[in-house]
Amino acid sequence: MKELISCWGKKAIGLIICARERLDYNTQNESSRLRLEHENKMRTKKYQEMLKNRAALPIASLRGDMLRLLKENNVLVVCGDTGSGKTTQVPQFILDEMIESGCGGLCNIVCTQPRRIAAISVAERVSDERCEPAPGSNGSLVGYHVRLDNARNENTKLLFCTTGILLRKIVGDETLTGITHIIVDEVHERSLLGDFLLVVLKNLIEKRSVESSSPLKVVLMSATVDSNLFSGYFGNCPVITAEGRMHPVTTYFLEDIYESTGYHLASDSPAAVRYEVSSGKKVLETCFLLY
Ligand SMILES: Nc1ncnc2c1ncn2[C@@H]1O[C@H](COP(=O)(O)OP(=O)(O)OP(=O)(O)O)[C@@H](O)[C@H]1O
Repeated sequence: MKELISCWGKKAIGLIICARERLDYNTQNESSRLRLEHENKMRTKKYQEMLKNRAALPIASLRGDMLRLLKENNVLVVCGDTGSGKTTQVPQFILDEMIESGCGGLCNIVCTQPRRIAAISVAERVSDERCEPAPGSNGSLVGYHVRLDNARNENTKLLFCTTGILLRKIVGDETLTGITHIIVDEVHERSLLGDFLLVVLKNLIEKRSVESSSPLKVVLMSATVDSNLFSGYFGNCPVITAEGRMHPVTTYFLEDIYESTGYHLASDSPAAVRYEVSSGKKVLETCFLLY
């Protein structure tokens, strides 16, 4: 009986090793396929045009430093004004770097957004920028998951979801097995769920770095100067800041705008008031109702 058990034990171990080798083999195959597809896509005109626009965003100049700091640290704070490109670019920097270095098969990035609508629209924008079909469809590496709506498949490598959805995932799998990166966007908004997620992530980072062969990498993205507060909470992790993009601003009175656009109120508009004058003629006076 002892021999039988030991024989089954050996078989089971053999099966586990086989399954792991198969997994490695599949991951390697997937990584090679993703790299090839990425290289082909980079040659297309549409992708190059998109890349040109993306390269003009302030965050683009930080790509190299950001990826290096993320390699050296488990947590990184990325700070930048609205429109600097944090939300759309940072997840793609990580995804592209993993694909280009032949690790695309392992890549599993989750980017949280405080609102459902933002999660969906950013996923759509990122798919567009990558010249991929709609999130969650065949051939797209991007997906989203919000309450009551879900667009992702087994090939999704970059998932945009709400904070609540990620917390739910953690309830089902405390170590978030297989997830390589978590990007928490708009951390400065400070909500109950958002702050709770940071507490959970802090513990999870420690747990993963001790128990697992693959540490969890976390990027916190903030639009304000609060970044040092978050860095302090995560053991003074590095902070990287993107310059804002300043546009010239000129102040006009509303009347000047109407004049410069050549806009005239229709005579039957409720904003047009008619006066009877002594001559009996009707004169139209236009009132711009400013609220
Ligand atoms: N849906 C879209 N359609 C067209 N252009 C877009 C769209 N979403 C983003 N962009 C472009 O990408 C740029 C960067 O947007 P992104 O959301 O990444 O910036 P951000 O720094 O994260 O700003 P915020 O803090 O407001 O989210 C925008 O300035 C805009 O030019």
